[in-house]
Amino acid sequence: MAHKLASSHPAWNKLEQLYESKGKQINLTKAFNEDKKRFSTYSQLWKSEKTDATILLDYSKNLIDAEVLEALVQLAKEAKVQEQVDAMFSGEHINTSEDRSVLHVALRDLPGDFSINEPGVEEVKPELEHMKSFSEAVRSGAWKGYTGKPIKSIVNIGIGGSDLGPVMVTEALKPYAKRDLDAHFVSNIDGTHMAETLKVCDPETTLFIVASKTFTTQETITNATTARDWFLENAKDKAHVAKHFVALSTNVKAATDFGIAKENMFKFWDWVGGRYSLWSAIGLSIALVIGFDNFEQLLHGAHEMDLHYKNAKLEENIPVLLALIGIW
Ligand SMILES: O=P(O)(O)OC[C@H]1O[C@@H](O)[C@H](O)[C@@H](O)[C@@H]1O
Repeated sequence: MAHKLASSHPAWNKLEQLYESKGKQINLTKAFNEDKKRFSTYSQLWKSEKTDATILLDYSKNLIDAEVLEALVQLAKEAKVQEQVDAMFSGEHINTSEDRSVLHVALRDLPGDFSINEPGVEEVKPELEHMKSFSEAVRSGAWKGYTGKPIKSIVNIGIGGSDLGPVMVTEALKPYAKRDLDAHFVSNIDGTHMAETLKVCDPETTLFIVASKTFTTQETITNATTARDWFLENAKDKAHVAKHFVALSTNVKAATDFGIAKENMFKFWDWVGGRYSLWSAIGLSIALVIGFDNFEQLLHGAHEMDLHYKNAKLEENIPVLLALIGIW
């Protein structure tokens, strides 16, 4: 599907005119005083159909009015947003720069609502099973380090999408965390980040998670090599690496060359963009910290929002409204 600049659509001109004629003078205090229903008009309560979760989207405090909102929705229509959404869910290559599908929604479609036909989608559930058995073994203490002790610290080594999503979710969901399992995230190429982390880790009880979609990212491979050298200085025998290093990657060959055992690899697919990868094997650190059952709940919640995004009309579509207001 050909992409056009948003500014090439007639609604863009309309929005520019609206901004000049009144948009830049919209005053919120005045708007609320003049319209007692402003909050209810420009807010939406989303309710889960599966749980008692709700999300209140309050966009009444943005500098918009009915005419601006109408023009924004018109822009979405002219840009064929709904058609693009459908194209994404059907596996079309909407990532035109890499000529790939964009199917992070398949990672959380556990009920199979979207019938996505793309190689790899059928591997999502077996990979989740692998994450479940591994994370439960580590959390319960059944997974032992090379001297027979249970794991006390995990160190996720990754950068960009292979770091930020898990960092954000483990912070946000801290109340669900297993408190006797320390989680560290090392992303910085500055050696201090890894050195300071290793100072508080014990090689006998530390698990390193090398998270890299490509497994060629310089920062990550450098940090992973530092971690492996540190580990081997203590453990001596390379055979022990299998108990302390796992890889999350689409590049099985490079992870094997690094020395990671096949059974310690958690894979995902090239249709998972870096910035959306926390829902894939990249989320292993999340499952370790909050438990696999909670990780699965996270996937279910995101899937419900995917259903809303796919099915709600543009005027009531929470992600679409947020994106449009972002443009304004
Ligand atoms: O997961 P990888 O392949 O190591 O890549 C890490 C990051 O590398 C960056 O260069 C990319 O801009 C990010 O999108 C990506 O998440």
